[in-house]
Amino acid sequence: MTVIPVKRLDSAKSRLRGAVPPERHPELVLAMVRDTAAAVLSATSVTDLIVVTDDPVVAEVVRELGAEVARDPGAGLNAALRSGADEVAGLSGYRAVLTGDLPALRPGQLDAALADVRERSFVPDAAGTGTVLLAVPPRQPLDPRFGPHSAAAHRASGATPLTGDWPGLRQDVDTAADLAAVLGLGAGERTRALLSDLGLSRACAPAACAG
Ligand SMILES: Nc1nc2c(ncn2[C@@H]2O[C@H](COP(=O)(O)OP(=O)(O)OP(=O)(O)O)[C@@H](O)[C@H]2O)c(=O)[nH]1
Ligand SMILES: C=C(OP(=O)(O)O)C(=O)O
Repeated sequence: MTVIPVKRLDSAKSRLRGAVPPERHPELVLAMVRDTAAAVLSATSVTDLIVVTDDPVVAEVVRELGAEVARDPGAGLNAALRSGADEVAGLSGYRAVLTGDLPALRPGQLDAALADVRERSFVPDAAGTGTVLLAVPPRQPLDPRFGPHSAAAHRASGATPLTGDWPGLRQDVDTAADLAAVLGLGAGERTRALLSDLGLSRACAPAACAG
């Protein structure tokens, strides 16, 4: 079982604000969520996806893709993840949680990372400081430590870092510079279409992306 948490579109990805015109910001966040969810659902090793969100637009879009939607308990990211992975999915199987900002994710890279999970494990983000994926074997609570410096927090909590060659999985999008990086890697269909519509479809310097 796989879980993606998504904040309400009006408050999500605040550090990315300014990368596209303000009125298109929610659309960009939604496009990245859609590309992430579509790649997850295309992975051979993924049977089910739960999206934890209170946003009705996100809920509708991911349901259309085939995901289940779970209520956000409203107590922050780690509470949303515990709820999705330990309560809604339940402890009986393997569970993996991913952030919803991975528009360059390739299904094969997710399959390869999940194949390496033998114990509670995490995949650090491209910068090495954050986390893009945390996975646990059956009967183990998720015990998520997402947030600032979460790679160090997950390591300190006993989780094993998985550091394969999975550039699309590891490239989360927090800033305009990250958006340039996913364009370089090859963003998913929706993110690419939106950026193309804005004249930002080619890999560009962060300043050009932001401008
Ligand atoms: N359901 C849920 N998802 C969350 C919550 N906080 C963050 N997320 C999601 O968790 C993932 C990773 O979060 P961040 O990269 O910190 O995203 P963010 O909080 O939207 O970004 P900033 O505003 O720039 O800090 C994204 O998919 C977010 O939408 C929350 O309270 N509830
Ligand atoms: C919540 C996280 O995302 P970021 O730090 O990329 O915002 C995290 O890496 O734990």
